[in-house]
Amino acid sequence: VSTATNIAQKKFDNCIMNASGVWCSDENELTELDRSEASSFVTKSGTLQPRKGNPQPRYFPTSLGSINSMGLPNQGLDYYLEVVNRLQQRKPHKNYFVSCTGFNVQEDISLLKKVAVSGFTGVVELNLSCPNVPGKPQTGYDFETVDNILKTVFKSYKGPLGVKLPPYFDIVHFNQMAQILNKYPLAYVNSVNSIGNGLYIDDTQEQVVIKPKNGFGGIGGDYIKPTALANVHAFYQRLNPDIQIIGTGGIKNGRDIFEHILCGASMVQVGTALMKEGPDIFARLTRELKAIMRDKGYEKIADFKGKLQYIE
Ligand SMILES: C=Cc1c(C(=O)O)[nH]c(=O)[nH]c1=O
Repeated sequence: VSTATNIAQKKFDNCIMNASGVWCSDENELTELDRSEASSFVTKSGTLQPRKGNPQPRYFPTSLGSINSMGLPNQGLDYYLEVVNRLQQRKPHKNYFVSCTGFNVQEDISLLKKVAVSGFTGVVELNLSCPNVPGKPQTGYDFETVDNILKTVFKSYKGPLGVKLPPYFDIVHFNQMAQILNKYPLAYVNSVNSIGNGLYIDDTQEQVVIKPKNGFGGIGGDYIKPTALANVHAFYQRLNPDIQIIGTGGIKNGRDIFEHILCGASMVQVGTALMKEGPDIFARLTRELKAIMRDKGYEKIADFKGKLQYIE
């Protein structure tokens, strides 16, 4: 059986990789991902200037997932482009993703210009869904701004580009977002980022567990799988077929991956579970997915991708 896939006409020998923000903040972590069974990696979202991010503690793992309010700490886009372009030279047939995010459309354009000038030949992920920068609303919930950003971006950037979206919770919002996204030559849509502004409490200390924003932060893990699957399938149903779906959210075993692909994902990304288990998780997830495919008689992911059945 093969878990190979393709995104933006590029081949990946495995449909499993990391989610931006997890195990991808510096060269060390990116090199560990590069050596793992993951078929690719995506960097932490790079900004125009490096950022320290929010005060710690800003990440907390729970039995069912995680809460984070990192505040977009990153080495700056230039750093990630340098590292990835160097790794790319060592492995010319591998395809990598670089994530970036600006605080307004002009910054997004500047970031993409940096990507183009750097000679990066991989896939760009424009993050429209960071929930943890105090005072900044999630771009992905401002439909007019999303439309304006994509209109402006696709005037100047000609390489393969996908967007990382926040979770939506309303059918009309799926319709409205799909109508906007279908206007642009996107390589893919990546659903979902963390569910923004949740609250996790330590009841023994009667206290929140992260310092920023009085303990409010993005939720990941088991808590968000139903929302992630719904967003993957909603966009799979609505987007034109050359816009692929990357499924992110609640993946910790082969069954979770199988479900994301059944909903229409062409690639899946792992966040919280990778944070807990480390890059060895990719070998386990690949083994588990292959075992499920073998049991069900599927040879390749195209055999079951998007084939979720409804009850008539
Ligand atoms: C890029 C910022 C993000 C962050 C962060 O750096 O706080 N956390 C998330 O869960 N998702 C993000 O997109």
